[in-house]
Amino acid sequence: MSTGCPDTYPRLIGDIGGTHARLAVIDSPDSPPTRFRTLCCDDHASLLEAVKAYLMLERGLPGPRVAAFGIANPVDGDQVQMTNHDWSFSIEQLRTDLGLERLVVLNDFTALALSLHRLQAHERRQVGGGHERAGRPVALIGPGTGLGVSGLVRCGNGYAPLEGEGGHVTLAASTPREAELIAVLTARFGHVSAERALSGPGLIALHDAIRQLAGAPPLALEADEISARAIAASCPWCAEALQVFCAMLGTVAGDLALTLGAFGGVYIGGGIVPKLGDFFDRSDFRRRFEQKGRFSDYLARIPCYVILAEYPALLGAATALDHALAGETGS
Ligand SMILES: Nc1ncnc2c1ncn2[C@@H]1O[C@H](COP(=O)(O)OP(=O)(O)OP(=O)(O)O)[C@@H](O)[C@H]1O
Repeated sequence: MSTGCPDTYPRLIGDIGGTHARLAVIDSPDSPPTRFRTLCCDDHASLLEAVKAYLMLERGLPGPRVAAFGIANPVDGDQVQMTNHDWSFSIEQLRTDLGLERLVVLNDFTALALSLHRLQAHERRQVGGGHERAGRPVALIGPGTGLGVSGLVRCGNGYAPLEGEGGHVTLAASTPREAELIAVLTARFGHVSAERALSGPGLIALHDAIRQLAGAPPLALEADEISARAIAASCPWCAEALQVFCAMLGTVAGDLALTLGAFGGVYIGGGIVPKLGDFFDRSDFRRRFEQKGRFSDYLARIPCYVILAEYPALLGAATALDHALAGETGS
């Protein structure tokens, strides 16, 4: 639910990823977001065209006055270039082209972090043990088209979201088999960031590497086909790819939890893990999360949650807009 000056409505909010652009509108103060739509980025030449298409589809919608978009890239200055898509734009030009009085653009996982304390009990599922401690830092990680990372740290009476690019940290092996797979990825990519394995394209790259090491011919499968075959136990290479994916995510999430001291919990979002269901819960994720030698007991106390809400980053974008407008009016 959003609040604020009535003459800033309707408000447009967006979560712009490398594959999907999710958009919605808040019609008035105190009303929740409505008119949710998910567009495929590849169907549109630019973010401007995608937003125009959304507004066309939502015929009868009064033109939005202000907007906030979380987007999958670092945001630093006026010029935006997506990391895993070819869309690029000037924030000021986009604001003018859409006839907006105000446009806030922030990293998509910074926006998602802003939603975490607004999730309801049924919108998250705990995986493994640990207990949430109020007021302590919160970590966020999410494989999708890329690997988003953020967190929340206490700031005055509230929390500040982190704006980093933690998906691009160097991926480390925890087993000899992972070292073999990372060597294949190194030959292909040079630097193997966590995102090179922990994303939709990363799952495909792991599957390719496993087949290559087995001497099997290449087989082009989409990431969702790999996970479907793994869950159905119908393909050993797909099963290993998804198992390695979950275990490596545990390693990287554990590193993030250690770095932040994330006793407020580690949240897992993005478009992949929430679709894995039981497979994820039964995977090596949590065991690997805690497997940090002398700090295993420390990590065992930190809870991990899979985010189940359908459009959580949109709530975060709405919160960012509230904050930006409140800053302007001094309220
Ligand atoms: N069931 C699934 N199993 C594995 N991968 C999947 C599944 N469903 C979708 N994906 C992959 O997830 C990615 C899309 O995720 P998501 O919807 O989070 O994208 P996005 O928000 O556009 O991306 P990002 O914010 O990471 O740039 C694609 O690479 C897709 O192949």
